[in-house]
Amino acid sequence: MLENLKNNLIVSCQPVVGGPMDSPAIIAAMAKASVAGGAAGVRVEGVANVAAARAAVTCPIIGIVKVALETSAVKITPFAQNVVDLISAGADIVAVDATDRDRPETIGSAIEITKQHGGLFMADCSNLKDGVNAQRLGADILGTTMSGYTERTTPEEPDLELVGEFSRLGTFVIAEGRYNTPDLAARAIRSGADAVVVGSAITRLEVVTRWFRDAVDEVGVKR
Ligand SMILES: CC(=O)N[C@H](C=O)[C@@H](O)[C@H](O)[C@H](O)COP(=O)(O)O
Repeated sequence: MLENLKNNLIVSCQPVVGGPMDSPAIIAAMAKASVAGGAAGVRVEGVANVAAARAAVTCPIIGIVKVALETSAVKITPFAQNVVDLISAGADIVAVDATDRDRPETIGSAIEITKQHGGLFMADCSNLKDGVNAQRLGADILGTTMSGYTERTTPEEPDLELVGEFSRLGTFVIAEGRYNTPDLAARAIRSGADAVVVGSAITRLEVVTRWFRDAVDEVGVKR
């Protein structure tokens, strides 16, 4: 599984929530189009969306569920039941928030349940400490997904430094978060990532449109 992802691109097929692209059929089409364009894997949020993508593509699927909790800032796959549901829907890899913030269930229990159900575990980390902890607990993949998202402000650039730090730990590394250009994706691999996830720049039409719109507005000519 990881061999197929090595030195490759993974496309996160997560539309803007509640937007016009937010439907399982469109997400399945996004997954198919990503594979047609050369992606070796896809990342998909939501059990119904994973099931739709599974019916459309044969490549590895990283599944997540985002849950808004009142009692915890952790959103990405907080419960063991989410892991079971994602694997039943066809996810090969389950990604889980692996930051050290308060959470309803432990990272260790999520890893255990993932392995019991034959999945691979991706730890969505925010810093080196999270990665070292997840590796110790038995994570199969360390992702930089949460870097910049546990603080009040999010930098514009991706965290290539963390990619370099993770690459020295010896566990499979996925660079994720703000790889918004082909050059940045290439730099992720050059910095030691085994694979790179690109999301918004490929599959969030509204976000990409806004980048172009802002650039046009910045010219400062009145309409
Ligand atoms: C922090 C968080 O919740 N990240 C989420 C994780 O699945 C997604 O919203 C991101 O789109 C994904 O990580 C890909 O990143 P980008 O869209 O920057 O290429």
